[in-house]
Amino acid sequence: MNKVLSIGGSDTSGGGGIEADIRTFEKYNIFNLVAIENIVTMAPQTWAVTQYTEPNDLFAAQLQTTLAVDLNGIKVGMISDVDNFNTLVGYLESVNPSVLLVDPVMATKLSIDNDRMVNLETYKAKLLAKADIITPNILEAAMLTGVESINNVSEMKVAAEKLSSYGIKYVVIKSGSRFGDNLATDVLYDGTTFEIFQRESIATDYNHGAGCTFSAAVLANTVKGLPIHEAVLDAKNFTFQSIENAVRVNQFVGHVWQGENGHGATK
Ligand SMILES: Nc1ncnc2c1ncn2[C@@H]1O[C@H](COP(=O)(O)OP(=O)(O)O)[C@@H](O)[C@H]1O
Ligand SMILES: Cc1ncc(COP(=O)(O)O)c(C=O)c1O
Repeated sequence: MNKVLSIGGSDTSGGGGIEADIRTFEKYNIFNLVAIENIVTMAPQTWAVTQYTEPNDLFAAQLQTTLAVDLNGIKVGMISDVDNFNTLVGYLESVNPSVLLVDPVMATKLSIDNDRMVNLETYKAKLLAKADIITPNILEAAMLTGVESINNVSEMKVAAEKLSSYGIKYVVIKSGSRFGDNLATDVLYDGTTFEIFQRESIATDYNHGAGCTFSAAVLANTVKGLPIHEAVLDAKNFTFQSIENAVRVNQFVGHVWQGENGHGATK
């Protein structure tokens, strides 16, 4: 059975991060290990988010655990802390995974204050450049390429080219519903050719966890041997269905649902 490692944050409310990864990998029949770098919690009255970074020795011990397992791929999500980042980089250099997907989770649907994050240039040079696949949304792609904003498909393509020049094999940039044109557009660039994936944008705020679900599905498909085009297409459809099946968690938030028996909650 294929085994992957999911490294990132745990979302106590169950929507994004490691929790979305676990549900997604299970749907793809892939076994996953976890290394939790941070935990986010929410204030029950306001839903204000607090991020707790795992102590470095605990994070390192989780990564060490995985050295006893043959992994078919690694996914990296939200990393909150400089020391943990350096530990992660050392770990990736030592294991040299066959597929490394980095979802550069920096601009999420939650607002998280963080002044312990590694600076962007280091992030790009030491982590992003090692990735086989990256899956930023347009806000993250803008941050990573140093432009103010990305407003249309041609600007997505420019950003994808720039990110690809760091030596990344496959760049996937996601607009989600941010263009306000009723289309959710993803651009895939393989260093030579662009492919555009579009579906209608579902009118909902209940899409927390969509990005993690999408990137976990891309990794799952790649590990199973699908060519990148099919891996992305299937992941997009899987995520679309998970958004359609979203679960209302409370008055503040609704999360995507990867399981059967859709709930179909929208706000
Ligand atoms: N409202 C929506 N309707 C349809 N597809 C969506 C919607 N929001 C996001 N997606 C799709 O879900 C996937 C994850 O994108 P997105 O939510 O933008 O990522 P992130 O969580 O990193 O911001 C992409 O394939 C994107 O196009
Ligand atoms: C720990 C963690 N990682 C990643 C994410 C990103 O979630 P999304 O898939 O909505 O971008 C979140 C958002 O809730 C999170 O809490």
